[in-house]
Amino acid sequence: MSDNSADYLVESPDPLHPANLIPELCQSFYRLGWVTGTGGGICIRHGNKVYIAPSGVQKERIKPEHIFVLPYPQPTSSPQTDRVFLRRSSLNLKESACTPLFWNSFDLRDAGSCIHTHSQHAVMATLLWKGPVFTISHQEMIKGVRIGGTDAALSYLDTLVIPIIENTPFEEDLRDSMAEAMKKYPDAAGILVRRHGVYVWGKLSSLTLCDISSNVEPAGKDWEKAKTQTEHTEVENLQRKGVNVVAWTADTGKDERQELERDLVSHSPRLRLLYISPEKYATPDCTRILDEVYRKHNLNRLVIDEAHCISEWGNSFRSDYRGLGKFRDRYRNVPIMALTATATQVVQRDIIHNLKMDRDNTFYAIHPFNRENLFYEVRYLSSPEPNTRMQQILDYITLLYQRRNRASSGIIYCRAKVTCDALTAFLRGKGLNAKPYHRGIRFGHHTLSLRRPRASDSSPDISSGILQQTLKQWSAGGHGEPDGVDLVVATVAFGLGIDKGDVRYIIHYDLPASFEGYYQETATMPFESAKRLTKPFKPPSKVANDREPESFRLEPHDTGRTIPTVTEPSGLNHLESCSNNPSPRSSSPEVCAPVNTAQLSLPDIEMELDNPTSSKVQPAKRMDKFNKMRKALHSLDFDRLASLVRSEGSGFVDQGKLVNHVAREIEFNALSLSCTPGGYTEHTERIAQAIFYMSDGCGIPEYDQDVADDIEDVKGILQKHWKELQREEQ
Ligand SMILES: CSC[C@@H](O)[C@@H](O)C(=O)COP(=O)(O)O
Ligand SMILES: [Zn+2]
Repeated sequence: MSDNSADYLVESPDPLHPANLIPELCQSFYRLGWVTGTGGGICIRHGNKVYIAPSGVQKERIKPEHIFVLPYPQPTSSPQTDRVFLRRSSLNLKESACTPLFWNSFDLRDAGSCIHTHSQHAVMATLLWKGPVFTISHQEMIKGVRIGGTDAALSYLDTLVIPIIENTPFEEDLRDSMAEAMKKYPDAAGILVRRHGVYVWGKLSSLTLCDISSNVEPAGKDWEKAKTQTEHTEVENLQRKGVNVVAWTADTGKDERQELERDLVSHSPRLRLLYISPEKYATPDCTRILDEVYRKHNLNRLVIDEAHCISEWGNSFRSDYRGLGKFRDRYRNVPIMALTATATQVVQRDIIHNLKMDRDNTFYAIHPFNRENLFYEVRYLSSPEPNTRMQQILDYITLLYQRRNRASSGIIYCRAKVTCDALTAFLRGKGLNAKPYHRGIRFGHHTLSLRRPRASDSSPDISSGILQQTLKQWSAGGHGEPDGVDLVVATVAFGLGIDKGDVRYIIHYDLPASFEGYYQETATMPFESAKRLTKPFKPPSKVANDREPESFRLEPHDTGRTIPTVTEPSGLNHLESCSNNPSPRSSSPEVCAPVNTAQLSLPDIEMELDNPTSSKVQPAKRMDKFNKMRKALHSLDFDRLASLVRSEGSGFVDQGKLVNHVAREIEFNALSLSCTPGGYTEHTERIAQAIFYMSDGCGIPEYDQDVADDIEDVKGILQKHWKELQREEQ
C-alpha cells in the first residue's frame, strides 16, 4: 500500500534525518561485516515517530524511500497485529521483521535507536558462552557501554553482562523471551540471540520537540540586554544538561539564524526548545519558520513565561504579549502552557481568554504562593545614612558567617547602579567576595561614589563578558574562596535564569519598585532549601531578650528610618539565627513565627474587578482611576516621599510611620502569601483599591482603625505624589 502524501516524512536534505541516517548506517554495518544478505536491521525513534528499515532488502541497498514511519506509541491496543503507519513505502515492501523486538527497546528502555546485527563475533560469543549470559571484564571498550544501554557509562573495572536468549524460527517469536531477559537484567545494554546475532539499543533525549518559550523584557535597553544575558545563562544551563536548546534574540548573528532555520524546518529538527520573545514571535520571519515547523507536525507546544504580561489587569502588561493570542488560530491543536507567579483570578481568566485556551481542557497547576522554606524579615535602622545601611548589611553577613562557620552565597538588590558599586566597594573593603551586577559596568573601573543616583548615570560602555563572568563565578561560589564570588550586589537586571541551590540570603538594600517585584526577587531563593530542613520549626520557649517588645510587631518606631529587608531559608537555620542573633527584634517569637501560622488582619474588600457593580461610580471611570492609583502605588519613590514629608515639617515620625506602613505591607504580603493562590497580587491591589475608595469618599467601615490611620497617611502623601507626577507629565 502506498501513501505518497506522507513521503515528506522521509525526504530531507539533512544527512542526520533518520530516513538518510538508516541507509548510511546500514552501508557501514555491511562494510564492517555485521550485516550480510538481508540480515540485520535498524530503527530510530525521534520524538513521537519511529523510522524503520524495510524487511528483506539487502542492507547496503536500503534507500530513504524504503523507510517506514510509525507513530510512537502505537494508538492501537494490539500494535503487533494491527500496526498503524504514518508512512509506508510505495514499493511492495514490508517493515522489518525485527519491529516487535525494536519495540521492546522503546517500551522497556525508552531507547532512541535499536540495532540488530548478525555480527560473527556476536554469534561466536553465544557459542562459547553456553549459559544464559555472556560476561566479560577488564576490556577497555567496556567504557563505551552504558548501564541499561541508556544510562551512565560502565567503568573499566565493571563486568559487562549480556543475557543470551535462544533463537526461534520466526523473528517475532523472540519478542517475549527478549522482554523477559530485559526485565531480568535491567542493566543489560543488549541481548544476544544464540546462533543468530545481537540486539543493542541507545539513548533518546527526553524533551518534547521544538517548544517555544518567551520571556518578559521590561522596558529599557539596559534591562533588556541584561535580561538577554541571563536568558543566555538559562539556555547555557540547559545546554550543559544536554538539552538541545537555543535562544533567538536580537544578538543572533545571520549565520546562526540561518542554521537555526535550517534545523527547524527540517523534517526532524534536532532543536528541542527555542527561546523567543513575543516581539520576535510577531516577525514575519518567525511566522514563516513556525508555519513550516507546524506543517511538518514538529511544533509540540507553546510555553509562555510571565504570562501575566498578556493581561491588561496584570501589573506589567505589554502589548506585544497580546499578539500571542493569534497562536491558537494559526496552529490549531498545539497545546499552550502559560506560566506566571503573579496572577489574580481576574488575570488568570484574562490570560485564558486572550490565548483562546480551551477552558474545558485547561489543566490548572497552582503552586501556593507561600514558600514555606523562606523567612522574611524587615530590619530597622537608627539612621537613614548609607553608611548605617551598609554596616548593618555587613553585620548580618558577618553573623551568618559566624553561625555557619563558613561563607554563604547571597544576593543584595539595590535600585540604583551606583548603590551597587558603592556597596560592593564597601563590602570588598571589609574582606567580602562581593561583585556588582548591572548593565552600567565598565571595563577597568567602577563608579564608586556614595552620591545619590542621577538620571545621567547610565553607562553606554557595557561589558557583557564581565557580567557573564560574574554570574559564572557567583554560580560556582559561596565557599569563601579568595578568587571566588560569594555575593552579588545587583539591580533587577539579575535574577532570571539563575539555577543555584545554595543561596542563603537575599537582602533588599532599598525598597523594590513593586510588591510583585519584591516577591519575584525573593523567589530567586532555591526551592531545594526546603529539602534541607531536618526538623520542623519551633519558636524558642523563652524569649532571650525581652527589651522593646513593641518593636516585634513592626509598629511605628521613633528611630525607624530605612528598611533593608532580608529573606533567608527558614526552619532550623532560622531557629539558630533567632537564638543567636543579638538583635531583640530577631529574637522575638513573633518575628520568628512561621509565616503560614501568622494572624492577618487584612481588610476584606470585594475585588472591584470581580464585582464591577459594587460602586456608584461608573465602572469605566472607576477602573481608570483605580489603575492610575495602582500605578502610583507601584511607582512610589519613597526617598522622594520622605522629602515631601520633611518639607511639610512633619519630621521623621511621619516618615517612620509611612515607612513602617510599607514595611508592614511587605510583611503582610509575605505572610498573606499562603491565603489564596492569587493572594499576593490580590492583596497589593486591595491596598491600592482601598486607597482609591477612600480618596473617593466611600469609606471602608470594616477597616481596622490602625490600618485605616496608616492608609490615611499614605493616601495623603500618595495624592500629593500623584499630583506632582501629573504636573511633571504636563
Ligand atoms: C535473513 S532473515 C533474518 C531475519 O529473520 C531477521 O533476523 C533479520 O535480521 C532481518 O529481518 P528483516 O525483516 O529483513 O529486517
Ligand atoms: Zn536477524
